[in-house]
Amino acid sequence: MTKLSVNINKVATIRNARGGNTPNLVQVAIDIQKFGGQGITIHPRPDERHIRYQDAYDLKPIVTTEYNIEGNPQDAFLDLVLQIKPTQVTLVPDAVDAITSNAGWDTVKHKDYLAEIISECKRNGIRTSIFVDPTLEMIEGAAQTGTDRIELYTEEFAKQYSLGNKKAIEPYADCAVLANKLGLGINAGHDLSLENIQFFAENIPGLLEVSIGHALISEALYLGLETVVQQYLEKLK
Ligand SMILES: CC(=O)[C@@H](O)[C@H](O)COP(=O)(O)O
Ligand SMILES: NCC(=O)COP(=O)(O)O
Repeated sequence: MTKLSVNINKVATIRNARGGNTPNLVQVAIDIQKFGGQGITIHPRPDERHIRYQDAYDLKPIVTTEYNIEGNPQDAFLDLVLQIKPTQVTLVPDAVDAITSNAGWDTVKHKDYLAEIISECKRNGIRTSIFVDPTLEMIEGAAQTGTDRIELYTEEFAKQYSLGNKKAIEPYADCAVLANKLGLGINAGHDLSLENIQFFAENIPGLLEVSIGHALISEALYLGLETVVQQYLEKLK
């Protein structure tokens, strides 16, 4: 079975818009787990535009499922991860000014750099995953770094699937077959949604975990809208 880790960056985006504590990120994480979520993912970025470094500490004692922290392993991020010791760290090569993650690692070019960080995280008992584009060369390279898992970067799949191009799954399926052969665990994420998740999961052998945030929170808003509008009308009667 594939585990669902809910990325709560977008909850922090809404909270930060008013400077207060609504919605309460910690309570949301508690409730997501209560509702069956099998993991919590956060992706603190250097400008703290959504998740703040302090959030990562506040979440630590309440995440009783799997705690996945994603980010570019610059010094401040790595210090944070080594102090918190989440279940998993996912290394993502984001530029500081990136709107969102937009590429996987070049695991061949950065093999030594990644290997060093991965071995330090593993020494500290943290499972490692590296964000990769779906090419066989990058999967081969990932295996050389010593990482426990890869996270397949699924934006292109999601885009093509929404256009009706189901063949876009093929490079992901081929990479999964290779990753399984090389002993790498397989995670996936970026723009996965209620529309595309079942097809993706059914076609990726050995898919261990998906992390989903942007679509899931948007869908939750939409699916909850009718209930909340009705509740306001009830109070205004
Ligand atoms: C690695 C990945 O695909 C997600 O973590 C994504 O980067 C979410 O980050 P934002 O919420 O900042 O877009
Ligand atoms: N690792 C991907 C993730 O955590 C969520 O990405 P998205 O669903 O917000 O695109």
